[in-house]
Amino acid sequence: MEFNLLPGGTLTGEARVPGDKSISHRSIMLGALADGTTNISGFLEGEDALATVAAFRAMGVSIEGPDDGRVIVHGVGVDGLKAPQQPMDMGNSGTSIRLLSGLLAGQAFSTSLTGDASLQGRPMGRVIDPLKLMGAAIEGTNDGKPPLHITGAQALRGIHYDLPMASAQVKSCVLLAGLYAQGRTSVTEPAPTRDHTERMLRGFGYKVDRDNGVIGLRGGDRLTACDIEVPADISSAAFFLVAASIAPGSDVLLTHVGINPTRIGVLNILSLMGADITLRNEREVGGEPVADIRVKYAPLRGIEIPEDQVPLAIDEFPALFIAAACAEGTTVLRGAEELRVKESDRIASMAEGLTTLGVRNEVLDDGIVIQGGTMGGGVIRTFHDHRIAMAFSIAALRAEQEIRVLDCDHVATSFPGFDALARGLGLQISALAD
Ligand SMILES: O=C(O)C1=C[C@@H](OP(=O)(O)O)[C@@H](O)[C@H](O)C1
Ligand SMILES: C=C(OP(=O)(O)O)C(=O)O
Repeated sequence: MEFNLLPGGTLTGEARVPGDKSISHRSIMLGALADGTTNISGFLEGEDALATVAAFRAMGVSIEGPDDGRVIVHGVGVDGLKAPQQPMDMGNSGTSIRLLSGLLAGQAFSTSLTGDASLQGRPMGRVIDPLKLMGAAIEGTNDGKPPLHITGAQALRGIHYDLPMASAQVKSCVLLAGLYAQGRTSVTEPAPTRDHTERMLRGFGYKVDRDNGVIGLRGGDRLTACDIEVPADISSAAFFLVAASIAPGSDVLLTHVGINPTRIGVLNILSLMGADITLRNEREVGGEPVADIRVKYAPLRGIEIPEDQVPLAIDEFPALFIAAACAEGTTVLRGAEELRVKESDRIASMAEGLTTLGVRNEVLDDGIVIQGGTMGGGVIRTFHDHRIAMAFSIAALRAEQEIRVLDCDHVATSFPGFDALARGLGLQISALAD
């Protein structure tokens, strides 16, 4: 499928984007390991979260739905998973393979985890290393890449691990293995990353402490089922936060969006650029803060993005690069080398597309410099990366000619129905079979 976009337009109206991907994954994982039944609402029916559902079904967990965002997980307890009959395919999902590798390292049975071409190119040494220190038997293929092979029935021991990079996936992997380890498992992060695992473990009655930046738990306790309401994904909302900010006359209300402080880098960065964003109706659902976000058009200016915001906005940079392309002046991003190991090398993928549209940019090892100005049109390659596809779709609002975005099937990994929702708000987008 490809997207065809006519230039120009204004975004208006109200929308609720699909459920948070990070929270959806974790709701299945912890629901499966809990004692009792977990009722989930607002679940993301995207391919990544569905890969996690399929994995737990393959390990004997009965899961009803998803049906209009509702999922019922019949927990089997921490010791109740069964050996899957075959290797488990995590599709495009880094979160699934990295969190599951921790959880599976502590099982009595052996497993293999694989994924699509993009996932098979992503580094897994970052989870293999700490898991081996805990006593796990886990091997990658081709230089620490998937498929991963995990030999079960290993006695895991708790460790303290200083994360070498700011990664919620690695943190979560180690903590989930820690559920099965003897004694205490703890981590320190070089910078705070999304804390959904810690929050949700507590929601399931599991004690997780945090002291002076050290996050820890003791193995051997049990989880108790609870109900989870998944907020709308701020990473999906980000495309409309930028879209409304760059398209003159726009005024959009995005409802029920998760505004966990470890996820709001996009709000902070856009505000520094001069965006007109206001939060309303702030409340807490199931241990996660949410709000309705109103965003209106405002002229943006280029900034040096504060490095402490990078982990808090890590998935939002493709959208933010489009904001930078429409801003007056220069935007500089540094300290974002992690962007190079996502579904694609997001610095290189975005730089290529920006250049196609005539936006001046300079690629750095750990970031990019983008010169704001006018945008032409053209044909954009997405490198099978959902966020690249959506970023260049919203760019059309300020482009002077048509934009064709190739290879958009992967949008369904995180944002099924993106084109219809965007069209409803005013983006002139059509999806064509390729
Ligand atoms: O833990 C999670 O749910 C995620 C963590 C981030 O990855 P890293 O841990 O690799 O930064 C993020 O990019 C990904 O989309 C989801
Ligand atoms: C990086 C992402 O996801 P994952 O690592 O789970 O594939 C993303 O959704 O932008």
